[in-house]
Amino acid sequence: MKQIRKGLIASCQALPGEPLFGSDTMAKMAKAAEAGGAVAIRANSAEDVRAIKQAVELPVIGIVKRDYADSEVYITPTPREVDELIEAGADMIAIDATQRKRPGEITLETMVDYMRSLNIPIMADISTLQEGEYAASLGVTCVSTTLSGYTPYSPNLQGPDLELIKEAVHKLTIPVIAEGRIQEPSQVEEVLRLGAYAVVVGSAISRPQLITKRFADAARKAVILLNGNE
Ligand SMILES: CC(=O)N[C@H](C=O)[C@@H](O)[C@H](O)[C@H](O)COP(=O)(O)O
Repeated sequence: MKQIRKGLIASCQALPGEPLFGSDTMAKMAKAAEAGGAVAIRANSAEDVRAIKQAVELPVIGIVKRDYADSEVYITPTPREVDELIEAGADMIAIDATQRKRPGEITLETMVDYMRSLNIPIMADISTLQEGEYAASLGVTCVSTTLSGYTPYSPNLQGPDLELIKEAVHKLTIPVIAEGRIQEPSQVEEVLRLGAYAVVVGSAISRPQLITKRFADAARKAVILLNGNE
């Protein structure tokens, strides 16, 4: 935790079907993020974590996104994914810390107990303050606002959930990481000013198709405006 304090964590993820999918590419992306000053990397899948650990000196926060038929929870839903990430060398593991139903009989409580018994630091991905309070009471290491906007009962915002960050910083005694839809350096400054312990930026750094889209959309908008002025 000391290593990531007040720093930028680069989330380097590409799912199957995305142009940059593949561990070699994600390892290069992580190297670029390290060169740019990131203090840690957040990565998806044991393969990517392994490749990134070899490529950079930085701590790696691992997740496994996996769909199960009987659950909406897809970020590290079960102990199986925890085992894969530990084997791959993850320094911390992020899990869905909502109270939604997990696969089979697994609960958030059994996940946290299992991970604590293995002494692996836990980042609890939350979508509401109440989830943060509950996760903290179970003994997680930190919370991250990852899931705000991605559960049916959390607000759907364009940018980061500043309200959640502010409230969580105020109410919790464990570190609060700001994550989700942070697009601009000024937003990094803003969430740190609100008391975030560290900041995770993903798409704005490591999804070039989305980065390109912002610029291409701006070009299209400009053309429409200019034509209108003719
Ligand atoms: C909701 C969900 O599944 N979030 C994932 C969690 O790891 C990633 O797809 C995001 O890229 C990451 O949270 C960073 O957020 P943003 O890409 O907005 O900077």
